[in-house]
Amino acid sequence: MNQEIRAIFDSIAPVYDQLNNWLSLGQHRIWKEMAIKWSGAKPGDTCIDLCCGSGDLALCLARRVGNTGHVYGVDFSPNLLATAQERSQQQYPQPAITWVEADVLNLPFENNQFDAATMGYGLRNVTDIPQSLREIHRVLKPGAKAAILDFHRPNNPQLRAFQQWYLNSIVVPMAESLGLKEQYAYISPSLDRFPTGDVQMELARQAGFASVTHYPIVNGMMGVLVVGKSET
Ligand SMILES: C/C(=C\Cc1cc(O)c2ccccc2c1O)CCC[C@H](C)CCC[C@H](C)CCCC(C)C
Ligand SMILES: C[S@@+](CC[C@H](N)C(=O)[O-])C[C@H]1O[C@@H](n2cnc3c(N)ncnc32)[C@H](O)[C@@H]1O
Repeated sequence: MNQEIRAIFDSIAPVYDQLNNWLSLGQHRIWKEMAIKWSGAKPGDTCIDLCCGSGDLALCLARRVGNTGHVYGVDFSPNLLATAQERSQQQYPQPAITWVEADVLNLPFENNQFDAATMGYGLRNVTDIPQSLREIHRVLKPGAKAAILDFHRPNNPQLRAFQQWYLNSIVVPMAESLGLKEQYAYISPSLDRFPTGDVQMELARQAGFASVTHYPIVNGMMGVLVVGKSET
């Protein structure tokens, strides 16, 4: 299953950023900035961006922590990581980012290492959500927070219908024109299976987080789960 997910993301790497910009009308950057703000990351911090893909969130996070901080971007797709690396090499000054090819369900980091964590559109794609939350909890320092951005199913039936129409009738045909129909057709069923905000909060409590809040954004079509590790 992990290999199928990795194959999906490896194959969309060449068009990934362009399609996200078009399909969200550029809005995904704003949603990612909200996640960074809610993660509590600040200048000088050591942060981790999980499921970093082509590096969008990690690059913004690196701007936030500045040259006294450091960001680790972790993903298991070599093709998306290569894009991330290229993007960071094109920047001046070079952002303080280390790109790490690894499985977020088994992070190659010690306990209590990070001041903040972010994850954009990753939790819906991992094969074991409770294990992913436990790993985030393990690597965060006491008192640190993580902000986890993803799609969400709105309660309002009209908005849910709009979201399904947009995913099936705009996103999939546009991807089909680039030969990537199957890959983008995967988003809608993965969202159907994805736990809603209140269930995500319960899973985060079970993973050990002391504070948990789910913020619906974009009229509930997206959400940010903000979780904090206890001080002690
Ligand atoms: C950055 C975004 C999605 C990333 C993403 C996540 C996945 O799980 C995928 C799985 C398989 C293939 C690709 C992806 C993938 O790219 C979010 C923005 C892109 C969305 C496709 C746009 C969805 C928009 C909302 C349903 C409605 C927005 C209304 C308005 C246009 C603001
Ligand atoms: C939709 S992309 C999100 C990329 C980026 N965070 C963004 O917001 O644009 C999901 C990413 O999760 C990665 N991913 C999924 N499961 C993973 C796992 N178990 N370990 C590491 N990366 C994983 C995929 O390779 C892909 O890059």
